[in-house]
Amino acid sequence: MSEIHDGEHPRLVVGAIIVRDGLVLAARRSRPAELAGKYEFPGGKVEAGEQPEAALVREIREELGVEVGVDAELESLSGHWPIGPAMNLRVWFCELVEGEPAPGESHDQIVWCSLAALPELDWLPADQPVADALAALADQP
Ligand SMILES: Nc1nc2c([nH]c(=O)n2[C@H]2C[C@H](O)[C@@H](COP(=O)(O)OP(=O)(O)OP(=O)(O)O)O2)c(=O)[nH]1
Repeated sequence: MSEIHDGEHPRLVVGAIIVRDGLVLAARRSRPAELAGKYEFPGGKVEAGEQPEAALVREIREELGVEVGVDAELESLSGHWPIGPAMNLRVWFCELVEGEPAPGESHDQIVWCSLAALPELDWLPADQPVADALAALADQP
């Protein structure tokens, strides 16, 4: 699917910061081998012609088997969080609307983590600054 793509360049990847009871869901990737074992914000690539928020809802349904509502975006100063030359990441706060998240084929574990502890997880490189930004929110009154 993702080999044929006619949409945004660099390719846009969307991720969900799912918050419940003050804790954030982080998902540990099970594939591909070079990314396995690293934590990420669940989500995936936006398909051509798809709105980012709609892609996020779709990906979370596919990956975790739950429905989410998409709230505010956590923006970086440049408007996105760079993954590399070919991909950019954008992330949104999300709330669970229906279902209990469980790892599917893409992940082998999900954890609920306090904002302050997020930077200590073993993130994909692009996600570390996101985790740091979220932890900074914990310091605010
Ligand atoms: N989903 C997600 N991907 C991330 C994050 N951070 C990060 O660098 N990535 C990278 C990993 C992958 O190279 C790429 C997203 O690929 P993916 O495998 O999740 O996308 P997808 O579900 O649409 O899968 P596919 O159709 O390409 O198989 O972005 C993140 O927080 N969430």
